[in-house]
Amino acid sequence: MRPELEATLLHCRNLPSPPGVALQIIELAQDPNASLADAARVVAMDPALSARILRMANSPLYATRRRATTLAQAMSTLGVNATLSLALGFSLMQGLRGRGSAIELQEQLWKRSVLAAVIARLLAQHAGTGRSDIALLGGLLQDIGKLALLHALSDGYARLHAQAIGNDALLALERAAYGDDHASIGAWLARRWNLPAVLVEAIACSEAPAPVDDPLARCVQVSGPIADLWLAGDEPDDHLIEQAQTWLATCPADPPPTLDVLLPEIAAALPDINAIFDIHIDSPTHLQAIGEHARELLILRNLRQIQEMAQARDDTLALQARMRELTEQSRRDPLTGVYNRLHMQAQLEQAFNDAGQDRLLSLAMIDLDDFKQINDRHGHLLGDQVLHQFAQSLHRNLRDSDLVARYGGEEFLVLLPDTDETAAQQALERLLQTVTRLPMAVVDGQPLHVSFSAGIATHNGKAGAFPNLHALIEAADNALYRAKHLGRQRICQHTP
Ligand SMILES: Nc1nc2c(ncn2[C@@H]2O[C@H](COP(=O)(O)OP(=O)(O)OP(=O)(O)O)[C@@H](O)[C@H]2O)c(=O)[nH]1
Repeated sequence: MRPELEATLLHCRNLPSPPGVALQIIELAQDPNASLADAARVVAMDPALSARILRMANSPLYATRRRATTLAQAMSTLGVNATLSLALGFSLMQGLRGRGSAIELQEQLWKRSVLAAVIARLLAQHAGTGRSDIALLGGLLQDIGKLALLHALSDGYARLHAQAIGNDALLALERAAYGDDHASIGAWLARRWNLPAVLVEAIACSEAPAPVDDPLARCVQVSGPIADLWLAGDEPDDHLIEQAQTWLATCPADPPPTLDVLLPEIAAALPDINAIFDIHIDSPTHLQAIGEHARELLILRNLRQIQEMAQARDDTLALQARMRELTEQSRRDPLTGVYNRLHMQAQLEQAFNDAGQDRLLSLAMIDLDDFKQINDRHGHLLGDQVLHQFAQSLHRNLRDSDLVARYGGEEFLVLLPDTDETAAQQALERLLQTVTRLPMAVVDGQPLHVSFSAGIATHNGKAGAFPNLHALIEAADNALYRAKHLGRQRICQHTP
């Protein structure tokens, strides 16, 4: 905390220190061996406090079949922890209530605190934390930072509070003006008052932007937005409802209660709370309508989320498809549509390594015959068309497991895995027959035919293994050269 603010708070005469009774209660609350008798001795010192404890014990919030008529009976109904929590809450808040200026704001803050206390307690009960009284106290004290600021800075803080539209805006304004928000100022005060660590923690986390781990602190954290919704009256805006709903969904209960369950529970607890805390908090008259509206908003939000998720999934699928398309495109030769040399190189390396010393792998180097003449006679564009047709007919007339790639100008490579010399020869002969029969273009109404020459080299075949991929390619190339030399339109095998 900023030193100037700390000094202001420390020297503020208005800021009450806990009354003697509260101090003793704090001490008892830290003592694991504190007994009911110890608590009774302290509470009895303050008659007003005793009366409240009695009222609390007899309220439907705690009531048992036996009506408590004495403080001792009341305290045994409540138990040590609840008595200490309530007593502490009452005496601390009493000390902060109704002093100085800005009484209206004080009443407003007091109402929110009491409401949040009831809500935090209800949430802790839903969650089955077993510490609902501490939750009540946490709810009640979560805004002591605001009360402290109001006492220390009076109208200055009242103005800042009036300026803020909504809780988030208030926190931002506080941080800008004092360097800290009311949650951390409240926690600082609670620490100075030596309150139990669990309370200091709940106050410190009460405005944390994300749900905190500790279930009890989370009940306190959730209580604020729900109290704000309640205090907004009959026509809360959707933002307040959605905010309350979102926080409520983080309540540590399994499953968390929904607003249409929780709101009537708050309404049921209010008459007693009003009496016990000496306050008047109204119930919105159209409670059921707010609950129903909240449910509708929840359904709408769920639908929106489903739509958004479906959209996100579609976007991801489209993106993945586009990436696959682009990857495939980068592997293809744009003119002929068969694989390009770069991709073939990678595939060849992989196939050569996979074949090792025992698996067969044949490689055919194919070159169009007299292709220069086609270009020269009919032009490059027609040459391109022929290349495309030729490549596609290679691709169509080979097995799916064979791989065709354009290796250079009018030169193609075919990879034939698990194929020996004879099978490769037969495949290429068949291919040659088919391709020569197929017209590759039509020129002046006449079909244009082409032929090719090919050289085959087989790894792990009759001639044994090749030392490396380069040697295998070179062997196929040499065989092709021989096929050209022997007159073209033929297939030659590599001879060692
Ligand atoms: N239209 C077109 N022609 C190409 C392309 N790439 C290479 N060529 C041509 O292919 C021809 C290859 O000519 P050569 O190497 O003399 O071979 P050839 O005429 O097929 O003769 P042989 O291979 O000996 O049968 C050249 O005219 C190149 O310009 C291309 O992408 N499109």
